[in-house]
Amino acid sequence: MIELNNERCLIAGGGTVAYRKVCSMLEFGAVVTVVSPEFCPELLKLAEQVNTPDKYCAATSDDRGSVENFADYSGCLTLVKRRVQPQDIVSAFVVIMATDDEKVNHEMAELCRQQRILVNVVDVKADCGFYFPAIIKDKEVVISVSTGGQSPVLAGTIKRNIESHLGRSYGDIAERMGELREQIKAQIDGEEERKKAFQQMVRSLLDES
Ligand SMILES: C[C@@]1(CC(=O)O)c2cc3[nH]c(cc4nc(cc5[nH]c(cc(n2)[C@H]1CCC(=O)O)[C@@](C)(CC(=O)O)[C@@H]5CCC(=O)O)C(CC(=O)O)=C4CCC(=O)O)c(CCC(=O)O)c3CC(=O)O
Ligand SMILES: NC(=O)C1=CN([C@@H]2O[C@H](COP(=O)(O)OP(=O)(O)OC[C@H]3O[C@@H](n4cnc5c(N)ncnc54)[C@H](O)[C@@H]3O)[C@@H](O)[C@H]2O)C=CC1
Repeated sequence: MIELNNERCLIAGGGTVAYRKVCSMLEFGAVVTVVSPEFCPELLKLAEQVNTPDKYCAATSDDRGSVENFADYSGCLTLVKRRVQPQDIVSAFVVIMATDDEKVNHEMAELCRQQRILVNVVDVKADCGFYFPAIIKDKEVVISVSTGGQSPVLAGTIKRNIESHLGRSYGDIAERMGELREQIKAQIDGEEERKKAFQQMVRSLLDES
């Protein structure tokens, strides 16, 4: 798992595929900027929801120049209405190319690779430095399914299969274990003993839930 909290993510393209990637990145706390001449209704609606008045960070804009100067807002979404430019990748931690223009996607991916920026290209598996898995997220518990790019539909199907069998909130249990973990580490010496205590706690939390 890569820590994405507060990391800058640039997404080029404003269609439904970009929208899906935006949702994933926001869920993991990234600071997301989407650059595209057009945005699908889902993205426009999401930008309105995310950028509430007390957590205001951005509006849509026609002319914002390079995105490198944007303030660092946690989990916020900025929509920039124009074509993507090479300088947009400056200071990005991760770049997702989700336009419907293969050439632009490929050229920007090449630039990212040269600058050692992590890149995902939605229309060409071979250009990806990483793939998006199908994700189940419950608080800090994350289950991710990948088929190594062979079949996204299979990844989604496996995810829904697992989801239908989960039946309880592992997120709550992890949260409780996280609270107890420090206490136990301070109280019990010896790795084996600690491990046994953790196993017992997990069992009883699972029984309670
Ligand atoms: C390599 C990867 C790169 C990446 O996107 O990270 C990639 C690549 C490509 N996808 C394509 C098509 C589709 N992708 C989906 C759906 C999803 N795609 C996702 C991930 C990935 N897709 C990565 C590999 C993941 C793995 O390891 O399996 C998921 C899991 C996660 C997410 O998107 O967040 C999400 C399911 C989430 C869920 O259900 O929960 C659907 C179905 C739909 O839209 O409903 C279709 C249409 C059906 C089809 O074509 O199969 C095409 C052809 C484009 C074209 O034809 O031009 C390429 C390009 C290529 O294969 O080279
Ligand atoms: N990886 C995946 O999960 C999937 C990938 N795809 C592929 O993803 C790509 C995008 O799909 P959709 O979102 O459905 O397409 P779309 O046509 O709805 O959206 C494309 C977006 O790119 C924008 N765009 C075009 N040129 C641009 C530029 N130079 N700079 C910035 N933005 C630009 C357009 O304004 C539009 O908002 C397609 O190539 C499709 O084949 C399709 C399905 C799933």
